[in-house]
Amino acid sequence: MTAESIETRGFEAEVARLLHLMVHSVYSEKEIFLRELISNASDACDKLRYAALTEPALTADDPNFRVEISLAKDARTLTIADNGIGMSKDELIANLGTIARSGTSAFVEQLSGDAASDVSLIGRFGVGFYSVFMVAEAVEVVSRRAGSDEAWSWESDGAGTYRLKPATRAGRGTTVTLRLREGEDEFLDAWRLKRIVKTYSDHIALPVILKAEADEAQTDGEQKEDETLNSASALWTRPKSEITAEQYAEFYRHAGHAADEPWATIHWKAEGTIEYTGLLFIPGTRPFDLFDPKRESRLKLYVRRVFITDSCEALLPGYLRFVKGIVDSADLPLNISREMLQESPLTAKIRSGLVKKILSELEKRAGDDGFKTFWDAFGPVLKEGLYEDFERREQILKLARFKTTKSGDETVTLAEYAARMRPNQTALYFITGDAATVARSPQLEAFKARDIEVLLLSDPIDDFWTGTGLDWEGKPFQSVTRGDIDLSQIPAAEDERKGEDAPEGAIASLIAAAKLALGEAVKDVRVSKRLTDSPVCLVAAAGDMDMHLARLMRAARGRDAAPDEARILEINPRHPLVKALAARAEGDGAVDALDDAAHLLLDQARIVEGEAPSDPAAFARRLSEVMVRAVA
Ligand SMILES: Nc1ncnc2c1ncn2[C@@H]1O[C@H](COP(=O)(O)OP(=O)(O)OP(=O)(O)O)[C@@H](O)[C@H]1O
Repeated sequence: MTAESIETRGFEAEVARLLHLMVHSVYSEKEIFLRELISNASDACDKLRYAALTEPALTADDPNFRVEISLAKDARTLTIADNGIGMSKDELIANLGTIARSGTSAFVEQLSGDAASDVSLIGRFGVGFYSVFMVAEAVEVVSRRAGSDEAWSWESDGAGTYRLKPATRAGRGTTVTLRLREGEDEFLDAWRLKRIVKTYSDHIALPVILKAEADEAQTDGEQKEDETLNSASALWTRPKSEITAEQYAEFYRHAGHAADEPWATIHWKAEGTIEYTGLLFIPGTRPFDLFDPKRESRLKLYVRRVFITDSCEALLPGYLRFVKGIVDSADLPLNISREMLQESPLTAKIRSGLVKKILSELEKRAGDDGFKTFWDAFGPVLKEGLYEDFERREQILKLARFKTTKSGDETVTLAEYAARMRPNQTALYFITGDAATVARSPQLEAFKARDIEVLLLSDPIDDFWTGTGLDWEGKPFQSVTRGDIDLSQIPAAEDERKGEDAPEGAIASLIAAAKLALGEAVKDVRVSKRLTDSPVCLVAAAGDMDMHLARLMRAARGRDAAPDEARILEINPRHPLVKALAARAEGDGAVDALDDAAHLLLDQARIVEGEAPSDPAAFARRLSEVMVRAVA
């Protein structure tokens, strides 16, 4: 081979950072590199099996998929070979030189430079192929794409660059050869390898074979014959009673590209009008891409054990996209295209079966202590179903948990909330806003005074589903920051009368002066039934968009998404400031004298609401002037 035919390329910067961590890693479970390689080999075989459905020639010469592991102690190499789909030169560059997976980018984004905390991330994310550099000082990947005669070699020591050159390979597939570092001899021990494969890869549906050692001078303990190390049958086809929790968990990590433990495992066979097997998992922790705008589910679809796709959106609704696992259908035709799948009535039936099963599993576990773990991680996504899935919204509402003005750090169900409703309470009251501050909103004051519990909603989706007319046992949801609220039928729990109201006439004058001063900046100025302690607050008119939702929309899509609408300024006639201003409002020249005060009240209400003053410079000037007068 000429020197020209060797091409040296640099890793993408993010890969280089990742590799640096791998090379210097002190991660205790280094053996996971083998799981990653076998997992990749198995995925490559799945892909080819699918491609061969339409192009049988691709596998005709070698129809038995397998993964082979071999050792060469003298050379200190460990080799993992598969006869899967293989990679072309371009694919080698794209897959093993850049960060192709969003999971890996999220991992790299979290790297802090602190070795100890960075290493702990390996366990949380799983880093795929690049984990080989935890144990190998050099790695060579030789790959030949199915259907091609060309093979390519990719080679690197993990330090900044890799080399590509033409190679030869007897058939299709990929061979990964690791030259192990000093001190990593355990991975040259056949017994140790067998244990690792059993632990992590038993569920792999094709045989993982340890090859007999080629070494002439065999001694006891060495591999004398080829040996299949795993059960080599699809895990989901085995009886539940024969599958251990650990095997389920390993399968979850493989199929779900996950690194944690599943929170729930649901394995069942649907029989009747349609037949399929589901093995689904609810993850134990929230994945980094849960709120990815694509809202894709990566459920793997098999047809009679042949992998078809992991991107069939029609299989699960977006609000269940956190569910991982596989579905194996007995009824879908093998040669179905991915496009036809999306449209197929069978897919729709399977989807409805999956949704039913998942929700009923959640119902079963709703009383468990661990439900909080689930809800904290996935509640905000499941609630999207309240907005999207009319048929199931009541079922989902029963599962939902809420923080309230009385729940402290706990959460409550709506049944619990309803049981604590005050006499004559006709609606379920809620406020949406930022989790850290919403509980302090002035609009809640009258509710607190009357001991009325209010749901504190701080997930973005809450602003949407609450506007869909959903009710709870005939009682509507009502925003405390919108429209008129009449609490007069509900007795005050504590003495609401902290002092007397300002005289009605004076209040009327103040309101008239404020309206004049503020003009178009407000929709109305009126006496508040919401406030007990604060002087003012803003509320949205009955038909207008809730203020929090408007803010969210502007943050997400820019100012034009929700124009800065005028709001209603409510004033508290019992507040000392309001009383003093009301007294002033009756005197001569009140309108001019109250101009600054009216603007300051409005800006104050805006700030408490989480908005900026509409004219920050004018706000600062007025505030300074008022302070000068107070100090002078
Ligand atoms: N043995 C192989 N045969 C064919 N392609 C492979 C093989 N190993 C890796 N690849 C390709 O390289 C890509 C990157 O592999 P890597 O292990 O880093 O991530 P992954 O397998 O996509 O994700 P995960 O680590 O979550 O399993 C794979 O998606 C695949 O396209």
